[in-house]
Amino acid sequence: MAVVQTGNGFRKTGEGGLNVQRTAFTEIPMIDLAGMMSRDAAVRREVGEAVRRACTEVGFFYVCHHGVDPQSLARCYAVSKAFFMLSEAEKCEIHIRNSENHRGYGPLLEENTNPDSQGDLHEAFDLAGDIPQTDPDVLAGKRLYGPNLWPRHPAGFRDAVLECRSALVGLGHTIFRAFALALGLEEDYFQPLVEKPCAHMRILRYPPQKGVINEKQIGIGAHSDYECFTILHQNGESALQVLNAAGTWIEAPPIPGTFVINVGDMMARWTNDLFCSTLHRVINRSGKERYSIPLFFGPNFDTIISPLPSCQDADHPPLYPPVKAGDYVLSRFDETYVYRQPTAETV
Ligand SMILES: O=C(O)CCC(=O)C(=O)O
Ligand SMILES: [Fe+2]
Repeated sequence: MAVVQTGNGFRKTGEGGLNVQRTAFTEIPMIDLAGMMSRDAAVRREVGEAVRRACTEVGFFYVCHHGVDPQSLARCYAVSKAFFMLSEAEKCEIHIRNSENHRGYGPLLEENTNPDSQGDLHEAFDLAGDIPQTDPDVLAGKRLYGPNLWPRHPAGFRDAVLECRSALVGLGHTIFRAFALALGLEEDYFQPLVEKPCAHMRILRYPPQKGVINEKQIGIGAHSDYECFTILHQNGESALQVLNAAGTWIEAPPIPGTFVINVGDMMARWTNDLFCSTLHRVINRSGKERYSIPLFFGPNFDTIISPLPSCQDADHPPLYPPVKAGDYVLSRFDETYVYRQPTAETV
């Protein structure tokens, strides 16, 4: 067992709520989501049971038969590669610091996911639902909602990226249904809480790392994700590693036709640590550039996240005070991104 730092504080890797045991897994489980489309509630509950095991013991799982069209991912990667090949000056026209709601381009090393590190070796394009400035939630200053920043090139970028995002959001709704079943709740328990989800997507490009690797500067430093769960597509190269309960890094290679799903810190809080937000990191030793697309799925901005009644009992009182979902994510962005740090003049 190792002691690790997550966004929810320090934690022993083998410890869970309600007597669950985190395991020294050596492989990430695979869950077939076809059962979620079944008309038979017992078949859907079986999927929920598998999800419960994966989320309590590992915090990560693959899904297959998820219904996302591979063509929509392929189109998104094609325009993204063309975007990242633009000059730095052109990409920086939509630098994320120009956005009031965390959208746009983030250059290499302008993020530091692990506070002990010296910057992450990837560049990124961040987007979420394209919500106009006139929307009441945007006007009310809920700064996870708002418009995206779009580059001038390449042609077709916006349509391909938005199409891919809406396919991933659709999958996210299925996963929330499976989570409800996993937690012994009504299958549509989360539905009203995710009608206007804060579902933030990134397109990441990792340059290869050669020679002796400085552990403090890797693709993404060891971290746990912020939202309820992440849907991750990896294109080609194996570089993602996941920390098991024994403190060993386990590879999570891309498997064609699948996504990796992992529990985020918000879901760990919501489930009173029954579900585990497992640490992971990226080191791209493949010798080639690597692309991935994560979608971080959080609920409606105003949702109050406080441990669910089904995840506490007399021996397991609530571990976390209530937080507003949107405020929680914004506070985690503040810790991670260079552009959100106070400048010398303002401190
Ligand atoms: O690129 C990957 O494989 C993982 C990315 C990741 O962990 C993140 O963006 O939080
Ligand atoms: Fe992550």
